[in-house]
Amino acid sequence: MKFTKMQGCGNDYVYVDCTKEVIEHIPETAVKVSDRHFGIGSDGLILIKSSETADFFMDMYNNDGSRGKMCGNGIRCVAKYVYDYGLTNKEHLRIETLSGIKELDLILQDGKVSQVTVNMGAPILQPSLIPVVSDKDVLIKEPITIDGQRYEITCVSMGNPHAVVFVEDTSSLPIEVIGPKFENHPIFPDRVNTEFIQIIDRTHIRMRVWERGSGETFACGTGACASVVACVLNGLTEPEVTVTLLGGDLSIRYDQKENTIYMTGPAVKVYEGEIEL
Ligand SMILES: N[C@@H](CCC[C@H](N)C(=O)O)C(=O)O
Repeated sequence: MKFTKMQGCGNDYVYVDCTKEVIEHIPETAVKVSDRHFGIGSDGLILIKSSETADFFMDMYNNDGSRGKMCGNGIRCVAKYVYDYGLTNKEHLRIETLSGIKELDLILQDGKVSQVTVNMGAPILQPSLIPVVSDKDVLIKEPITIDGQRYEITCVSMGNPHAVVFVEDTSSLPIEVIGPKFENHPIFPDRVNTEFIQIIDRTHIRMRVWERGSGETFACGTGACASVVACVLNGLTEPEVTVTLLGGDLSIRYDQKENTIYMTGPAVKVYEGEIEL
């Protein structure tokens, strides 16, 4: 199987052009290629397919083989892939995902894609649609007990489920211990991605993330968008924020009039190769 390894803020995936390659047993392949000792090493697998309703279809899998509905860092890399490999010459792209069609604009440097802006759509706050079990209309600063300790979560879907937790300091967080407990808490029937947010000032936040199906990653694009929505709902930041992640910065703008979130960030090719499956 021919592949390209790419990363956006250190959130790395193996990308395969499925307009040319056929992959069987996709969840098993995702687990195999993602292994950092016996495989290529990545947070998961992203398949680029043709689409009947958009320019391309992004099909993403976490490193445990589970399928994700949307991936913010991944979709920027898909845009770079299809442009740089000559699958399209469009600088404005429409990419279909399991959570709908996203519109993207490429930012070019020396003829290659360096940054991409994505219209990430509207945040979803209704608990049943996130999904999170609750009889409330929205979950803002909702108490939850993890390992006997009380936290407060603000729940947002960006096409995939997120719980946002505000903390004093992200660097001292026992994320390996508490991350899986949030992920598998019974109030989240489909598990959850959890963002831990430290407010630096009203236009700058620091974030660490525990992703459902992949563990701690260096960045999560949908998570950064969900976190800025949570910051605004809690009155903690302006709607335009720089999110500093372990692997770099994302610029997030929550346009409240349009009820739409725009994400701008890097997309980088690491290398390409071939693997025997
Ligand atoms: N890293 C991604 C999100 C990937 C999917 C997520 N783990 C899920 O299962 O919902 C991003 O950049 O958004």
